[in-house]
Amino acid sequence: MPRKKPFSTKQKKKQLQGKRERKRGDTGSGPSSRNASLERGERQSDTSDSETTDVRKINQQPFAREGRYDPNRFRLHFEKESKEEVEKRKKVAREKVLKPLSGKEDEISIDDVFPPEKGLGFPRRPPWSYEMTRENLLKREEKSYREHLDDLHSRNPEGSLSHFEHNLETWRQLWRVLEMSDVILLIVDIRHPVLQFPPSLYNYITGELGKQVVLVLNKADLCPPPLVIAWKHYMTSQFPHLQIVCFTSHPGEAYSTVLQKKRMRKKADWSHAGGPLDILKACQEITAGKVDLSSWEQKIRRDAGAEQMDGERLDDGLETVLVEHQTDIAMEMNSPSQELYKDGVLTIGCIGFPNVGKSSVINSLVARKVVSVSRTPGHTKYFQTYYLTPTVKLCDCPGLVFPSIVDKQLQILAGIYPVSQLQEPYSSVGYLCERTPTYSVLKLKHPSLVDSKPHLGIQGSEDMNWTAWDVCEAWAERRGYKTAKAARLDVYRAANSLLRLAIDGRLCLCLRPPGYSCLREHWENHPDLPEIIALQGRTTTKEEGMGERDDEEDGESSTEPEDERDRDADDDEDGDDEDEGFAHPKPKEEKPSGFTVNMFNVLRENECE
Ligand SMILES: Nc1nc2c(ncn2[C@@H]2O[C@H](COP(=O)(O)OP(=O)(O)OP(=O)(O)O)[C@@H](O)[C@H]2O)c(=O)[nH]1
Repeated sequence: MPRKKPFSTKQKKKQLQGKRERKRGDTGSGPSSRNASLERGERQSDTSDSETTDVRKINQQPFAREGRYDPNRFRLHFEKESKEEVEKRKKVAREKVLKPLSGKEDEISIDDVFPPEKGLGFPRRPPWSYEMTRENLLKREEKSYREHLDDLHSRNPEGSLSHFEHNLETWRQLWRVLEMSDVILLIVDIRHPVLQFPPSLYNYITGELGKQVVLVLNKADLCPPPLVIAWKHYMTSQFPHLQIVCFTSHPGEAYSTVLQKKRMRKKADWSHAGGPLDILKACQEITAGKVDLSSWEQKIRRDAGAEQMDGERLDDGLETVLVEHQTDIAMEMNSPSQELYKDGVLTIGCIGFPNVGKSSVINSLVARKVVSVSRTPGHTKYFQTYYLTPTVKLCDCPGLVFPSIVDKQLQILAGIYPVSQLQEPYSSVGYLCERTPTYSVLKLKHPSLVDSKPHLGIQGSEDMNWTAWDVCEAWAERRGYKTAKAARLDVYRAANSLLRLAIDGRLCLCLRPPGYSCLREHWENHPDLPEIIALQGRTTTKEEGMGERDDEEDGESSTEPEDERDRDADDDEDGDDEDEGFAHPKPKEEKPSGFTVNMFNVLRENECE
């Protein structure tokens, strides 16, 4: 009998996976079957991958049970980085001495991210007609997608583009949402809005589709009010016809310290601030009386009233929300020029990059949790619609990263990449440390002092030469992160932890519009400041209404069953629940003012020692 060939674990895994698929009947025969559509999803994205470049598929989920949607169909696909590239960055992180950069270096324009001459579009749905078969349409879409990628790569040399979505299935979701929506809410994170506002998308929606865009500057609670105003003005100057709304899904919430995992929650009180009311106003202006939005206005007033009655929610609020989970059927062909406000209903599509807070905006509009929210980017797997009121429908879309030219380190800090799946987190830590006073905020002791002068506290550490690696080591030491086997400092875990602090807004990295530093005083005395401060919910004193913990938040509260949730370790790793009371970052070279010192009301100086 011939000897058995050696079989690697990887091969064995693949074999078992194939067996399981065959057992489930995923043979790909018959395009109309549910299984066929799952297989189609995998095969199509694989086709597009292999034809273009090497793609890393992120957020592998356990396979779907029979008859359920495939959770991997819409997961993030980013271009793989070469081993050499990763090793090179690791080397730099170990050797390069970090230099604090001035605030001017954080200024960035939309043309820096999406240079017009680079032809950074996004994949479009090719023309189609009802005479085409489904198969023909899908083939045509794949071909057009490949052509788009070829064109993109021919204009931009290898390695010059940042991470962007390579999963055609997710682009299809965007096409569908754009087609069925009357008004588009393009949601961005106010800490770096230009990273997430592709002009090509805006031009396509307003030009080719003839629809209106409302730009939602979300997470306003994480940004100093003058900067919120400056960004709003910058975006208006670039896109004069754009409706812009500042928003926060967590008004009045704050971390009492950098390391506190759960936010101290004050009841969201929309009665004084903008938020949902501003989005309603923008939609009223756009629809100009063509849809009856009075039910939405009533709902907002009712919700605000309920909040004021100490959080008692009125039951009729629950009845107004009808959840309509989309299936594959809904992804079938639908007229792109569908009449606006069909059947007297306004359909609002929520689109944006991963992790910008699309699902949270929907929850805020509904005034209760209807969509699952997670710190892990790419959490929304397929688009879903909700009736906010009988005449207003909301549509949530999975997050999409558009092609751009920006540091990958910055992209990671903007939360597009699941931190726990990073091959090399250190360079992003370096990027962060050069722009925020991380070591002083976290009271880190330089690793060289740990051995040579163990008796010393953190004194002198700030004046030392730090590399990104040193920062991670010092944080691992501070937090007691050790590897399981050799009990060495777990630098990788420390790097992940630091990145999460930044993404969550506990270490504050906010980019600035061009010219911000020169006009700083103007923004700090702007008449709109009280409005933004009210939106953030910071008008009340800290004691007032504080003290209730948002226990659901970090536990990924969800409307989905447990087994369908994102299992990425990002959410629960570290056990950071304990409150160590580190100081919140004070941006360097900032002139002390009411907005820059202790700007999130989380700095408790007396806890820093
Ligand atoms: N501080 C703050 N955090 C927010 C806000 N909105 C959302 N978040 C947090 O940002 C993270 C991502 O929020 P999601 O609503 O899941 O974002 P998403 O855009 O739907 O993400 P994907 O599913 O990846 O597309 C979660 O940890 C939210 O708690 C906000 O206004 N302020």
